[in-house]
Amino acid sequence: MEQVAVKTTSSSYNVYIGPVSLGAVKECAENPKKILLISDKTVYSLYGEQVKTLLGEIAPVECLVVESGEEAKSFEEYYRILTFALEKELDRSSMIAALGGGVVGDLAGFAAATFMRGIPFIQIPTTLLAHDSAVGGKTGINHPLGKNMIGAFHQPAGVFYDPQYLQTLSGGEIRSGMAEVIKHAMIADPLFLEWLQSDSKAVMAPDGQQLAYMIKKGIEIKAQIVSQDEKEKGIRAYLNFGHTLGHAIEAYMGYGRITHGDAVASGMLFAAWLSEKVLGADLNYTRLKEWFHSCSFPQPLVPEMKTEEFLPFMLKDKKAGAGKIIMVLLERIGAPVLYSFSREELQALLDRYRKEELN
Ligand SMILES: NC(=O)c1ccc[n+]([C@@H]2O[C@H](COP(=O)([O-])OP(=O)(O)OC[C@H]3O[C@@H](n4cnc5c(N)ncnc54)[C@H](O)[C@@H]3O)[C@@H](O)[C@H]2O)c1
Ligand SMILES: O=C(O)C(=O)C[C@@H](O)[C@H](O)[C@H](O)COP(=O)(O)O
Ligand SMILES: [Zn+2]
Repeated sequence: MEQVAVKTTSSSYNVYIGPVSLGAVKECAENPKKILLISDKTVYSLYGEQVKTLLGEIAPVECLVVESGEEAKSFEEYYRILTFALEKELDRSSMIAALGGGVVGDLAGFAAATFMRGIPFIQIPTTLLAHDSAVGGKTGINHPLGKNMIGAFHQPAGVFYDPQYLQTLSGGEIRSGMAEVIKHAMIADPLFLEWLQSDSKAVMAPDGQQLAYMIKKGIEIKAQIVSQDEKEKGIRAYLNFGHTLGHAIEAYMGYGRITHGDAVASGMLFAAWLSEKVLGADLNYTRLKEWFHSCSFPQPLVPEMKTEEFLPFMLKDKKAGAGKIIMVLLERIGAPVLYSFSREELQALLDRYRKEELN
């Protein structure tokens, strides 16, 4: 079994890549007296009973199933989890297990972070995207005015990632996760990006071996950054490459109307274009855009949207402040920097981008 260690200021844990091992769960979970298994409808119907039986060997398991998709990262589902946990008499000796993609992980993790001021939780990721979301301890829910606006840093006690689960994912969900794989490569590893670009089949329809390689690479890059900056005081913000626009697109279009990865892909293209315009970077935007297109990502979405309607969402980004919008740009592949724009500057650049893309 492959293993990646995450060592943050608040805690250390392992990401296990391979079949879920009961021994490893037991070890990290410190003998919980009760387990609340949280999953979504789709994932529970595929893997819920199997995981419930497995965890049942550690402690009695209660199950709560939420709706599938981004809409579940809501106050309503969060409240439902807390009510359920209270009704089932969970206490500080209990543990939450999140079985699903980034939505279940973020939601269940936030419930774990806040229930009785914090109880342990483990992540059992089932999407490719969750190689990112299950690691690093960002948990939370959405607000209509902004993505992930309510949340907490709460590290999992362990992450148990069985790539076998990914076999039932749709092509669109593989692509969404691939956007975060590409993000990790773009901010930290030029050779990894070259490898991805050299084989479009590996990106469009990866085989098991290719998936396992990408997952491990992505997790290692993320673990490296999070281990140095758990609470995003500095370099962790690089993991937000493509997200200032990406999150604005998700909130503007309505949560669940576009996958997180497709929105981030559009955000990464805009950030790459900006990097060329304001930093003079040589990222070959046109080639990058063609590659994204060949991988079936949507064409840049900005030209289709009303700047005045989605710019306010960019201004509310968690990295923004004092009227400035901070974006992650690239001096070159593997060399991210933070760059600050005024609203007016960004508006002008968005208009220019739109014009260039429409031509
Ligand atoms: N906390 C973080 O650091 C972090 C990082 C990246 C993304 N995120 C968040 O993650 C969320 C997106 O996560 P996601 O893309 O995993 O979405 P998701 O959890 O909604 O899963 C996508 C869809 O695939 C289905 N699904 C999940 N696993 C499946 C499987 N094995 N087989 C078949 N269907 C399956 C789900 O039911 C859902 O409909 C966003 O809310 C994003 O903001 C968080
Ligand atoms: O872990 C991080 O840090 C990230 O930024 C990873 C992102 O891929 C992820 O989408 C995260 O949820 C974004 O966080 P936010 O603080 O911008 O909401
Ligand atoms: Zn993301």
